[in-house]
Amino acid sequence: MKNAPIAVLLVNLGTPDSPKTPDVRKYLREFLLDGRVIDIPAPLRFALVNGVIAPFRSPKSAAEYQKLWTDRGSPLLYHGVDVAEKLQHSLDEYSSKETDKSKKQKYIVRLAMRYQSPSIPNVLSELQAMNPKKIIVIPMFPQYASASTGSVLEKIMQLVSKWLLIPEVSFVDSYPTDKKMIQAFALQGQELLKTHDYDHYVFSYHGLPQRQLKKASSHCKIGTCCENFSAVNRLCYRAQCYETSRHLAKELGITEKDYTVCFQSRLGSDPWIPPYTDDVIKEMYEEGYRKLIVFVPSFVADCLETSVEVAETYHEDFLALGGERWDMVDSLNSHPLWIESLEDMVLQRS
Ligand SMILES: C=CC1=C(C)c2cc3[nH]c(cc4nc(cc5[nH]c(cc1n2)c(C)c5CCC(=O)O)C(CCC(=O)O)=C4C)c(C)c3C=C
Ligand SMILES: [Fe+2]
Repeated sequence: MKNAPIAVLLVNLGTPDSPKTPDVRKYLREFLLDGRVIDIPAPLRFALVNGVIAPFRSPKSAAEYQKLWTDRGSPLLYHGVDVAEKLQHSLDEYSSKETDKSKKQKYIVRLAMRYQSPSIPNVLSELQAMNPKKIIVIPMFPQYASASTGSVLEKIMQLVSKWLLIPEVSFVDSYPTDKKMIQAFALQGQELLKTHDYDHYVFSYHGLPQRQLKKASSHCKIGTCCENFSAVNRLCYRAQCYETSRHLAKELGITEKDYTVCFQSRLGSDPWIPPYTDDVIKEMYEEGYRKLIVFVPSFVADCLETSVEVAETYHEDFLALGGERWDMVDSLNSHPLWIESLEDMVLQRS
């Protein structure tokens, strides 16, 4: 019998099909109507998204998407396409080294998005038709959150559970301290670190409503409990972000006093996890820091939240206060070590 393939499904959040307001509205509606993203009772969520967020935020977000749109579309999408192609190539090369034909393993790598396209249902149908012996799902989120990873895994479980022939499915829940990924983030900063002197490092992560962490664990105090990373808080988003930071700091050769962790992208008036990046910018300035280097370790690809929010908006805010440098380090995009890190995740599960 010919060896059945192993399917590798990389899943990121998703992005609009175009930077035009109707497409951004369609994207925001699909995304924000997900009960894991805005985790309030459904009627309230519908009213909030359809009555307030979609009508008012779509034109504003569309203008921001227009700034980063390229011939290849949205960066979140084209970086994902590049990563999938490069991972396919690495796995093909790995397989080609196997001389025993009966042990040669074929891999099929595909990219899907949780919202909009390429959609999880379409990509999963394509994989189903190839009759894989296993599906390895890797969400493109190093740190676990119910709103991101949880939503991706739930969607895939829902769809695959309806199949008549269900193959083995292996889910990666998170990889906040993956060695090669951490090294890749640090290496992305080397160019800037070689050319400029900085007086402090900022690690800015995507934020989350505090409520989502409290709901997920009775242990969570949204505070010093993140200082220790253990079996109790191993899937806590904030604790994972602090653990990523400790590993990244070690890789960069800096100490605890050299960096500050913060959380960006707040939406709405409910409390999100502290400290907020926009508050930290002011505190940094008041503490006398003028030259900041900023890493964005919850994003594996550059996107609206990095290229516009961090590299433009926060940059302008810091300079307006009198700061001299606010330099964002590119995300992993298709860095060779990131591809190796993904390849390791696949081979460990094959
Ligand atoms: C309640 C709102 C939101 C939660 C919770 C949330 C969690 C969350 N998001 C990401 C990753 C990304 N988010 C991106 C964009 C984005 N996020 C929100 C809101 C919440 N995110 C909005 C409204 C938007 C759209 C843009 C805007 O209008 O500001 C992106 C970028 C997408 C792109 O097209 O470039 C990413 C990536 C994670 C990892 C996460 C949970 C930790
Ligand atoms: Fe988000």
